[in-house]
Amino acid sequence: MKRIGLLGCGAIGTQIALAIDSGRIPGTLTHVYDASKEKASELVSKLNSKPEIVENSHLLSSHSVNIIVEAASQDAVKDVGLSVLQNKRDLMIMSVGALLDESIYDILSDACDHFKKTIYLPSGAIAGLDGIKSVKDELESVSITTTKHPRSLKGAKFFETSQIDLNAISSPTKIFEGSAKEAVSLFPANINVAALLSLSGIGSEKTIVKIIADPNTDKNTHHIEAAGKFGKMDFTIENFPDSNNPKTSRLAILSAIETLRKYCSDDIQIGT
Ligand SMILES: NC(=O)C1=CN([C@@H]2O[C@H](COP(=O)(O)OP(=O)(O)OC[C@H]3O[C@@H](n4cnc5c(N)ncnc54)[C@H](O)[C@@H]3O)[C@@H](O)[C@H]2O)C=CC1
Ligand SMILES: O=C([O-])CC(=O)C(=O)O
Repeated sequence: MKRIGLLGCGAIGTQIALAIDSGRIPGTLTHVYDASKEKASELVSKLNSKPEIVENSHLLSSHSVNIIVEAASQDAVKDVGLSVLQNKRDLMIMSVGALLDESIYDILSDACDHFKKTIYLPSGAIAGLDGIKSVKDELESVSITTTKHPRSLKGAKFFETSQIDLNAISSPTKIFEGSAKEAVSLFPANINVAALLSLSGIGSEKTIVKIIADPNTDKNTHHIEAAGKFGKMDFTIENFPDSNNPKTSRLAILSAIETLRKYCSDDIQIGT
């Protein structure tokens, strides 16, 4: 059985751990870490099979595990990504926005090659990346319009310099339009999906992101449009937010669980 280390015990990390504990993911959760000790202890208290809580994130991959699952933050990826691969562990990343920093991407990609290890990026809160990857060389334009309730956007770095007051928004309002590269740095906990789309398609400078704050919605909606020599693609994903973290969609959690289930299973692989 594959041995798993978990970095981040919040909304996604907790559901992954419960899926391992219930047998839905056929692996063993051996070690966990969260910058908040309380979060780590709270998670462990919910599990029948108790993993060890390690003292810092670097210790996770020094133990005998096959994969480290990151469900923490872009900073966590930048901090430990390389050491995980150097310790010859695979890595699954949810805070994909970290990879739009080219130096981080290049370091991690070279390390995968050098240490013969793999980084897994689940499709997260969107669908359609199989199609986007297949038509990559024929793509001319890609955009994603993300609509969330203002409470799901609170705390983003964008608001440190913007005059927009989320509490004053009373109808659907476009608060941002720009490249995926800018979006991921200004909304690090909201738009990792734009990083996934960029890495699968035409890159983070050319992928256009619009963010809409809608006080009347109870969903996190991602509308993706792609066009090129192959034809056109158009996907709308209407996600219910997670009950513990309204920034994060239920689909992001289920996609992480499915990616890890596949990693831990010898099975028929479906899809591109
Ligand atoms: N790829 C995708 O489609 C999606 C990605 N995400 C990203 O996945 C990550 C996890 O999401 P959630 O579980 O919903 O967040 P959360 O906020 O519920 O949990 C994150 C946990 O990680 C911990 N943490 C943060 N930085 C850390 C660090 N440097 N070292 C150790 N622990 C750290 C926090 O204390 C917290 O307990 C976030 O970065 C989020 O933006 C979220 C939704 C979709
Ligand atoms: O869960 C979502 O809908 C999207 C999200 O937070 C992200 O991409 O970071």
